[in-house]
Amino acid sequence: MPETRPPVSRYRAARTMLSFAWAADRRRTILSFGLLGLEALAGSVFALWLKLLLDGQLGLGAVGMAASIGGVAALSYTGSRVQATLQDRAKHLVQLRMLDLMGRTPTLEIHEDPRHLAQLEAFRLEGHAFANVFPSLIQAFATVVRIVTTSLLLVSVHPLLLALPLFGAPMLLLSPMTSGLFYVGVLRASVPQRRSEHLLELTATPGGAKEVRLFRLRAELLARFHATHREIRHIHHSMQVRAGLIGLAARVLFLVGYVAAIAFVVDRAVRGEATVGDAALTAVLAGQVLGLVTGSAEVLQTGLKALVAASRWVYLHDVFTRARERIDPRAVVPSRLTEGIRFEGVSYRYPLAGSDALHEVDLLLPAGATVAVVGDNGAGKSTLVKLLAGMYLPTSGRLTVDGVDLAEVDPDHWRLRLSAGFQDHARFEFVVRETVGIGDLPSVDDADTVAGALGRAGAVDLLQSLPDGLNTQLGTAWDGGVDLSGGQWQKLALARAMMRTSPLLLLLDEPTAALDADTEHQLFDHWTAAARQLQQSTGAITLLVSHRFSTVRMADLIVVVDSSRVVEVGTHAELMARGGLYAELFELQARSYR
Ligand SMILES: Nc1ncnc2c1ncn2[C@@H]1O[C@H](COP(=O)(O)OP(=O)(O)OP(=O)(O)O)[C@@H](O)[C@H]1O
Repeated sequence: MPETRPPVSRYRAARTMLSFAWAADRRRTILSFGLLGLEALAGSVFALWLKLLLDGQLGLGAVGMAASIGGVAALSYTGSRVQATLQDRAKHLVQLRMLDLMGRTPTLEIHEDPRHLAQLEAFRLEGHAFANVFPSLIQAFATVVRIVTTSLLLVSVHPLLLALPLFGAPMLLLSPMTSGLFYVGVLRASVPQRRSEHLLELTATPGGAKEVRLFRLRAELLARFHATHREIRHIHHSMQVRAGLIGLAARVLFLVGYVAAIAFVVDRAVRGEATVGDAALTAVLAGQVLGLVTGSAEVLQTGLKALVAASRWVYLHDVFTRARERIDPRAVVPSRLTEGIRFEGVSYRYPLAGSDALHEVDLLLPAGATVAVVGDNGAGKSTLVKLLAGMYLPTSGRLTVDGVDLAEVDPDHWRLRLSAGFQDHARFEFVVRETVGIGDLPSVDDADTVAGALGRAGAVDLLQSLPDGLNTQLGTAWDGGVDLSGGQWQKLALARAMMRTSPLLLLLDEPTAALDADTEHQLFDHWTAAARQLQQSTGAITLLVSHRFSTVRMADLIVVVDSSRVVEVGTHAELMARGGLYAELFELQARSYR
């Protein structure tokens, strides 16, 4: 199951865990160690002052006790404040590193492989365990200090009393088993848990909320939600009962040792071999041993959780490293295209899929061409576009740019040379200037460039209709923010793709699907003209995926994809003359408009 601990060595996980925690805040980490050590020391000798008081050494006992109480209070207050800050810093670091790793991972593999996704999701939920590594290590250190001082004091009463901690050992040894049961519970409940989140999401998102009302699904969703939660509760309850029974048995065993230790010292006191102070000291220390054992079990469990989180991190990091392994610093994309982009026997299969999404594609996209890709839903068009954008590496075969293997080119460098607009674009809820300008970060503050990109995306009217023009905040969740229609959002995404004025490759994967056919036609007409101008200088290629044949027919080259294969390639005239799939699809669409 993907949610279990990923297969990475514990040594690497432990090293990662420590380096993460150490990097969060070194100064406070050292300070915490010191404060907790002192606090543990001050707390442990408390029983000694009590014994001195009971044995008649009133002065020393009273001063010592006052110092212990005052010391523990001051140290624990300061220590907890330092630790709270330390935890905040560690959480921040975890989020920062995660954002950085996700952003730097060159392909979409992490986001689309269910095995990676499960680890990513679990890390997102459990990553905070990292934040507890140092506090719990510090706690472990303080526990060791307490164990040493408590043991010394027990020996001072009678060496046999050292057997008392042994009665607590099962409690400690069984704690990984009880936390293991907790993990099994989480694992079993993860499916209904995801279902309940999906149900909530359905009612919370605008699209879902609309259909819930339209189809009167409220009662049905509520019933499913209740049933799901009953299932989750049942799973957790049965695990809790089992863990509870194990914990209870271990505690009963300790209780036996506790009663025996006190009976032993009371008996010695009755016989005059020990003082009343010794009996009181033993009672207090025996209580402390219980606290120490349960404290150690908690520390152990926190450590194990952090180790699992660290294993997930190492796993994800390995995915990232593997994705960059093929990069060859000598493989550089030329500044202008002369031959073009070539698919050489390229196949791509999605992780865990049973068949190829693209199968053995041989194709040349000539330098300077405008290319249209057509085909039925699910044929493989978007996969082809994402391979060109370097979002996936071919499962077999090569994609070359003027002879340079794209798999060896640093994706960051390749992406500087391309621009793209997608149908499933992101909705960046920034001010309009930024939402569009981030298509070319160095120009994000250049209002003229942004306005130019909006012009090339046919979005001048949209800009004029916005209350604050380029400074309009987008998204109603923000103060003064406005929402846009689906088509308007798409125009902004398109404008983002237009920010780079001379990319080597402009990829447009149905970026105009939400716009009317006329607008799409005009835009493509305009881009084709612009591409022809660039043809001489950079040999740039413009590739458009579209279902509208009125637009497609304008392209220099049309690529027809059917059931994962490229089945026809040519100009509109050539493909019509051939009378194959393209001609058939074209006729079908033309007939429906007549
Ligand atoms: N992330 C994914 N994981 C697994 N399979 C996928 C994934 N994305 C697409 N597929 C599958 O790959 C095949 C090709 O999908 P692709 O999105 O390339 O088709 P398309 O031609 O762009 O379709 P459409 O016109 O509907 O956008 C389909 O069978 C689809 O189910």
